[in-house]
Amino acid sequence: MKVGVIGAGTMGSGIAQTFAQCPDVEKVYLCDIKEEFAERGKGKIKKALDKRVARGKMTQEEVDQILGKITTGLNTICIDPDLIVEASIEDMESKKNVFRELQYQIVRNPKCIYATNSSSLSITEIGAGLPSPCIGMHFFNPAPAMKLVEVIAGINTYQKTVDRIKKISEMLGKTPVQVDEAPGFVVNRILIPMINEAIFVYSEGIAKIRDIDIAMKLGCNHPMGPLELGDYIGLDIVLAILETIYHDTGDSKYRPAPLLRKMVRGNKLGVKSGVGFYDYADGQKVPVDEEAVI
Ligand SMILES: NC(=O)c1ccc[n+]([C@@H]2O[C@H](COP(=O)([O-])OP(=O)(O)OC[C@H]3O[C@@H](n4cnc5c(N)ncnc54)[C@H](O)[C@@H]3O)[C@@H](O)[C@H]2O)c1
Repeated sequence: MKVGVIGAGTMGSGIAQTFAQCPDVEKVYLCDIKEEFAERGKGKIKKALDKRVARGKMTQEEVDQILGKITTGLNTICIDPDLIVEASIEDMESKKNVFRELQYQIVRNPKCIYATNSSSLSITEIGAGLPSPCIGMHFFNPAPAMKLVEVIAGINTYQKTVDRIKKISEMLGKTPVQVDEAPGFVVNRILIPMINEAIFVYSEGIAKIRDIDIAMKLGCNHPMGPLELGDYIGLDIVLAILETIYHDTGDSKYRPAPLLRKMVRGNKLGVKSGVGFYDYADGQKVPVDEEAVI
């Protein structure tokens, strides 16, 4: 099976790694808007796999074989995949354009399945006008480690496509959960408002960053606190998902915290920009409302 992954960022590189590690996958096209972005995505995969070799969990031969399956480049290299997983930015027009352009170049495989890793957008709208309706194949971060795949059917998605994506998810060692299209699907409909609420709690001065995270870790047995998780997901992604849920439902309970908007405008996006609720300078992780201990 050949797979095209569109977007080589946080999710795209993890998804490409997940497919390349699967013995049933022969080739992965990892694509981005610039060749160096795609190469950087493959570089991240190499770094992750090198760590596994260092820990004795993988051999160098296995790593070479996995990396050998991944070809990087612009979206135009992706001409004969059996499956496309789009993992570019969380923007409706951008995603529609990606698929619109891809449909004309994937002439060698008319049976290609069009899937999107969107966190919240309408699958039906993304796929409108494509040769076959789109499906949501929603991986979680980090994709190689997280077991869940939400399989999201738009109103026109064929049942056979749903069944095939569930099978492919199992082939990757994941557990698929079938979901009908709705803003935020299941996980983000529940998780993202919780992160937003934590930002309100912080901005209302109710507790400090570290204490909010400790409270949710120890009080609810969550492995990560909501503010550190927001930083890890990317606060721009958190805001984009909230905007979609808020806009599509019209329900004020989903309104984004003003502080979240302000942080995104100021490029304080979390881990990926080096600062969010925590400061990641010099490999540390210090809440921004505390002084670093030197
Ligand atoms: N970050 C998460 O935790 C998470 C989890 C699940 C799903 N998602 C979803 O996955 C998608 C990607 O998120 P991310 O966190 O990897 O973002 P990211 O910003 O890390 O990466 C996006 C990549 O897409 C590239 N890109 C932009 N336009 C493109 C185009 N037209 N063609 C090809 N590549 C293009 C960018 O250059 C960038 O490298 C989004 O839809 C997001 O909502 C994110």
